[in-house]
Amino acid sequence: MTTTSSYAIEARGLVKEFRGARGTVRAVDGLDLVVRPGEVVAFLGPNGAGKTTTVDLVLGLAAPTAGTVRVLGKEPARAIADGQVAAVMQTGGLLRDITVGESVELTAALFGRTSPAGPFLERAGIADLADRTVGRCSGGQQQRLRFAMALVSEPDLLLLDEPTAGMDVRGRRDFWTAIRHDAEAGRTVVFATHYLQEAESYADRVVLISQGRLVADGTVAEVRALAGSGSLEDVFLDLTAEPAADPSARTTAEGGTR
Ligand SMILES: Nc1ncnc2c1ncn2[C@@H]1O[C@H](COP(=O)(O)OP(=O)(O)OP(=O)(O)O)[C@@H](O)[C@H]1O
Repeated sequence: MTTTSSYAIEARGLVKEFRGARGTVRAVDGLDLVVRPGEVVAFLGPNGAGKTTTVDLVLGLAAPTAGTVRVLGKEPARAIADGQVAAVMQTGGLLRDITVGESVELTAALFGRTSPAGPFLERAGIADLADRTVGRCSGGQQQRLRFAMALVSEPDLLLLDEPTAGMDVRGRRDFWTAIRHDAEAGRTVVFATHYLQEAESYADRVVLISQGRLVADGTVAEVRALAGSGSLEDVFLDLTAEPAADPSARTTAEGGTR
């Protein structure tokens, strides 16, 4: 690690509001979250819980309304510019008219490197697609390409927003094998997912949010225990009972308080 911070992510009192004609939506509502280097953390929550917004704040793609977020001890934008953080998002980030191999080489060039694409495509399980135009790749193949591109800077922290959406069964298995391999080598991985089974199988720790707030945090076993002998799904349904997808639940009049 090239930082003196003991945290990969340190969010304190994080708030993000979106102001619109109908009032203010508080997407992230006072989140305190610390992720230590080497952890593999599943970030769970129902639709509209604030997962993507939190990931955007950690990536410096949005500025917090209140609170702070540090990544590897730095401002998010600094950590990204230094190549220490990479992300696999659900959409975007690809150029449709170049090949899969060129996409990886272009990413390397952005970091001032001339790395061959092969090893990264290999790790993402798409070495055979190197010469295919991105626009002709399936959704799952494009997702694997995003993963390959995220590996180029050999980041200390990898943020994954529903990384296996659209991947087939083998794709998922290969993807998680690659992620676990990297995690064992010390990489920190935070992934948002709706697949609770992926959290149970691959995460060291589960963070559950609902309506922008943290409602459970611990190992899979600890979080499961919150529902007695229940499953992670039982805990999820218990603790996220309110309809988070209803924005009125978190909407106040402009400038108002909850
Ligand atoms: N740019 C925006 N402007 C206004 N509201 C927004 C904006 N981005 C997100 N929101 C709202 O913030 C809340 C949290 O959204 P977010 O996308 O972070 O949830 P999520 O947990 O990632 O959901 P999903 O699982 O459906 O992807 C939602 O109510 C959403 O409608």
